[in-house]
Amino acid sequence: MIEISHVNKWYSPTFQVLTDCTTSVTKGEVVVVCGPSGSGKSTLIKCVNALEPFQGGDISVDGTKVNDPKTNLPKLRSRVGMVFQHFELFPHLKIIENLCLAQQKVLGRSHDKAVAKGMQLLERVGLKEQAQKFPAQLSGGQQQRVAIARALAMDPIVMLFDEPTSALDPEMVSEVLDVMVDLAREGMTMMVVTHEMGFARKVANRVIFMDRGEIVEDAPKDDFFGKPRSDRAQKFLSKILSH
Ligand SMILES: Nc1ncnc2c1ncn2[C@@H]1O[C@H](COP(=O)(O)OP(=O)(O)OP(=O)(O)O)[C@@H](O)[C@H]1O
Repeated sequence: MIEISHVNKWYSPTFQVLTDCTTSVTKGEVVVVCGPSGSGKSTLIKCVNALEPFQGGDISVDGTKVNDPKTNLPKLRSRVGMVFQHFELFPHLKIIENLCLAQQKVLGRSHDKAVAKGMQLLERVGLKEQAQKFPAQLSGGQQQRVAIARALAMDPIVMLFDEPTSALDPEMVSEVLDVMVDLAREGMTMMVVTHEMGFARKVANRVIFMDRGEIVEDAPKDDFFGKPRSDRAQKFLSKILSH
């Protein structure tokens, strides 16, 4: 579903942020990407839907090459759901309007169909009663669940998550992770940048560990947690699990 092949990226001529990154995510797979701050995790995931350009290598999603100038990027992005750390909801739109906008503008759905789909998804994430409110009237955890529902409203073939719980107060983390766990168990293809190792243990198929722009480990979950092969991954894991 996602093929990342020998990707190299520089933010400036002297700063290479990604070095020869190669991995893939098959249909229905849940891959967790972890690693120290600044290791390039967000950059890598943003390259997948071309939010960041890269200078070497190839990425394709469901057979469509992301870095081909002929690729229709809006169309590709409409199939790749992305959830960010800071929700990125439109503050001046009601929750249901946040869910309908792209459905109508990008997919051409009628208002009624978009609202029906939006309400169905709000119900799924436990927020049906909040449909007529504005984002600022919701807690961080609720806003993030809306952001997930908004991405799902586009019927994505894959979902990318960039540290979806790291801006949340601790008591709100589990309500967002629960939605993500359900999604994973329903078979959604997911690439998730997170430090939530409980989530990784529960639903990941594989764990990728990045350090200094390189993919240092790419292992089935049980191998990763059972016997990390590199000192760097071992050190990271010990640190994160001790928190
Ligand atoms: N637009 C940018 N221009 C220049 N440097 C950038 C840009 N975005 C990120 N960087 C740098 O690239 C490196 C990797 O950043 P990135 O956000 O991908 O790392 P990360 O592993 O996701 O980190 P974190 O866990 O802290 O979010 C960092 O050193 C960061 O400061």
